[in-house]
Amino acid sequence: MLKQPVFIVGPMGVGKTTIGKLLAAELRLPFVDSDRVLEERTGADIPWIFDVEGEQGFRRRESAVLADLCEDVVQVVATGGGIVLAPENRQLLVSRGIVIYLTADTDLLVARTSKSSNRPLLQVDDPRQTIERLLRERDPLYRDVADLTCDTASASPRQVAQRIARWLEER
Ligand SMILES: Nc1ncnc2c1ncn2[C@@H]1O[C@H](COP(=O)(O)OP(=O)(O)OP(=O)(O)O)[C@@H](O)[C@H]1O
Ligand SMILES: O=C(O)C1=C[C@@H](O)[C@@H](O)[C@H](O)C1
Ligand SMILES: [Mg+2]
Repeated sequence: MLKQPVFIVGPMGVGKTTIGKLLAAELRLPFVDSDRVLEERTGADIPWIFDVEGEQGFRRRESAVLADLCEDVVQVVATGGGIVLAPENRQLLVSRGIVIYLTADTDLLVARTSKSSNRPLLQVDDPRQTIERLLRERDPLYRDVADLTCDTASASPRQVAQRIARWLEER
């Protein structure tokens, strides 16, 4: 039986929210998305927070939300793509939960993020270049905190969720 929260980390568009919801259903646990919790608490959406408070303001709010989500509730948490940037966040993830890193190649991430405009960091002329840069910078950080790395390229969200659930049950 799980005694800690399960944190899903990875780049924008990799499927943290989609797969996290399915995983929570598999495990019969609650599901939360740290980006949604942050928006609800602030009473504003992420693009607005980036506009008004800058990325720095957003990161401060994100760390506060993560600290609360590390309290003792056993649940599945889809995190924001940049959650691993702050060392204190990485420390919390590692010490308080089980961390799953979802991966996909750049082409897939470009395709999966192309449909919505709610990701301020990708509102640029060349989102592909930004996705490549963020992956380069963040992949070592995601790997640093991960207990399990799971590729999402060649399986449906449900198959990925089932694979993670099996791994959690066997560990
Ligand atoms: N394994 C998969 N195969 C195909 N499509 C997928 C897969 N996982 C997710 N998708 C699709 O990719 C898109 C992005 O997924 P999702 O919003 O869950 O990503 P995210 O990691 O939560 O992104 P963000 O960090 O921006 O919140 C969605 O349209 C989803 O249906
Ligand atoms: O990768 C990132 O830095 C972000 C990812 C999203 O989940 C949001 O947390 C926000 O758009 C920033
Ligand atoms: Mg998401």
